[in-house]
Amino acid sequence: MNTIHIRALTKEYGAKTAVDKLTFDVLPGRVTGFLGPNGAGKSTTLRLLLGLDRATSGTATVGGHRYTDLEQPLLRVGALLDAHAAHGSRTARSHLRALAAANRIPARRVEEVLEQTGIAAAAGRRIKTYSLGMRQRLGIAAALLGDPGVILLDEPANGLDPEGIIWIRELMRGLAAEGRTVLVSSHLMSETAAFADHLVILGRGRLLADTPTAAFIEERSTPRVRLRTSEPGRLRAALAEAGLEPVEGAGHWTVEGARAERIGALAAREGVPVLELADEQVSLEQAYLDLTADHAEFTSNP
Ligand SMILES: Nc1ncnc2c1ncn2[C@@H]1O[C@H](COP(=O)(O)OP(=O)(O)OP(=O)(O)O)[C@@H](O)[C@H]1O
Repeated sequence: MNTIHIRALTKEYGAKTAVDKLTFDVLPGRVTGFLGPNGAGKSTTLRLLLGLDRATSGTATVGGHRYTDLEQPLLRVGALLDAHAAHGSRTARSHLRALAAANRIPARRVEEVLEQTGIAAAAGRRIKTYSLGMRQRLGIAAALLGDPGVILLDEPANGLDPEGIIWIRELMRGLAAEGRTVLVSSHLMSETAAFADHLVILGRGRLLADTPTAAFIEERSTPRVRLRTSEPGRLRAALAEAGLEPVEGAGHWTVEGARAERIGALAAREGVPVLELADEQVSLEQAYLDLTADHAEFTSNP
């Protein structure tokens, strides 16, 4: 009931195709990172899903229903699209109370989400005095107000300090662990790697990848091991016999073309002490850049 279905979704703005026959599902119980270069169509997809714009063709539904057909949409889908959407002359509390009243949400939820997002102490202040990070927290509070099963967040870490970034990461993981569907767009790759179980990646309005995060990184990593030993001479000889050539780096060695299991077994057989041994993977950022290199609408010349 909380699965998002995007089917052949297309949005044209005049001659520009912002979203091009997109098809994918977003499943409950995990955090899905929604990635793509600037202009790839992420915000457009979210806007179409929320009924803020009309699709040229195709459908975007939650639990089989269009957002605009949901009886109490805020109780089903919570979204943070634009942290500046709230009226600046209101206080955070009055903003959330108005939202709750309009959607038949009990007023006690206002205090709960103010606590949950860490802005309870500032709830009586006018929103125009809020920092960007506090506005983000308020936007997230509004998204959580109806205790929805589906949560859509567009760049939620925007403006958050390091402590806030850890908080939002834990919040999203917690929401997914409760069985909710969490779809989060971001340009911060190391952050996305830390919170997303699954990735949906767009390029120029088209689907480039729909994959578990670990598999995406694994598939783009060539086997490589990082190690440290107190007896480099003996280990080098043993590796050479196995046809492997370690390369010396700053305080460690790197061996291309092998995994930690093999090197560990080899070192154990030779009785060489190993002080550090780990498989090295490409970062999500590198894997993402490799995938999207040809699909960026705006690129700078090196
Ligand atoms: N209202 C509009 N009118 C005309 N073109 C639009 C409109 N909204 C979006 N576009 C175009 O559609 C494309 C997709 O934009 P969109 O904002 O969905 O991308 P995005 O992936 O969210 O990018 P970003 O990461 O920069 O937020 C872009 O080329 C954009 O210029």
